[in-house]
Amino acid sequence: MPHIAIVYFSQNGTTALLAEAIAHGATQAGAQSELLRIEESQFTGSRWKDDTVLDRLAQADAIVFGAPTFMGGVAAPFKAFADATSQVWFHRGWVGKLAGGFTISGSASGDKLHSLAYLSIFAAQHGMLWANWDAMPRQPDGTNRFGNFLGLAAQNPAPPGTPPALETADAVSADRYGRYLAALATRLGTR
Ligand SMILES: Cc1cc2nc3c(=O)[nH]c(=O)nc-3n(C[C@H](O)[C@H](O)[C@H](O)COP(=O)(O)O)c2cc1C
Repeated sequence: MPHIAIVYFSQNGTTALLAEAIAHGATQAGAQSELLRIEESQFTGSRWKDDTVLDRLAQADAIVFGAPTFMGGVAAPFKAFADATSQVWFHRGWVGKLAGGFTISGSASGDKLHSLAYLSIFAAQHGMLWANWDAMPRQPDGTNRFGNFLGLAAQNPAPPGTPPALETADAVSADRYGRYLAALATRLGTR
């Protein structure tokens, strides 16, 4: 059974809902899923550090990266986490692990492709195997409704202050993305 770790930042909760839906799909497809949220308590000033999270990621067969799109890129706390993995990079700790990524934005575009592109480059720097998504767009259930093949992209059109919620199509997409990653991880085999 592959171990899929989902490491993500969420300020207002919608990225967290995507992470949970991905984990649900992956678990349903036979993976062991683990959610690792980037939290304020893991920061000293602007620096992120949590060796427990890095230990968990070292154990994973696949890592899924998630962050909301803020100002046209991944939210700063996720970038702080990414920067803090430079020692893992130096020792090539994640080479060969499967990688995927997801983001959400307020606008339909929201420039979130830039966030997915960053997440794939981050995985490339680590020598990971980036999972492009094979889901066809415009499916009846709304799967991959924005037609992003680099990863999972969702939209939260709700105004600030609204309780976190996912559009049904995005919840379905996230579940299916989790199932897809679990199938790929199973095909690649456990470490
Ligand atoms: C500081 C900030 C910057 C944002 N920048 C963008 C943006 O560039 N494009 C966009 O479409 N939405 C933008 N948004 C909207 C968020 O991406 C959206 O509300 C998202 O659902 C937040 O995720 P979260 O609930 O996990 O925190 C921004 C929101 C905040 C708070």
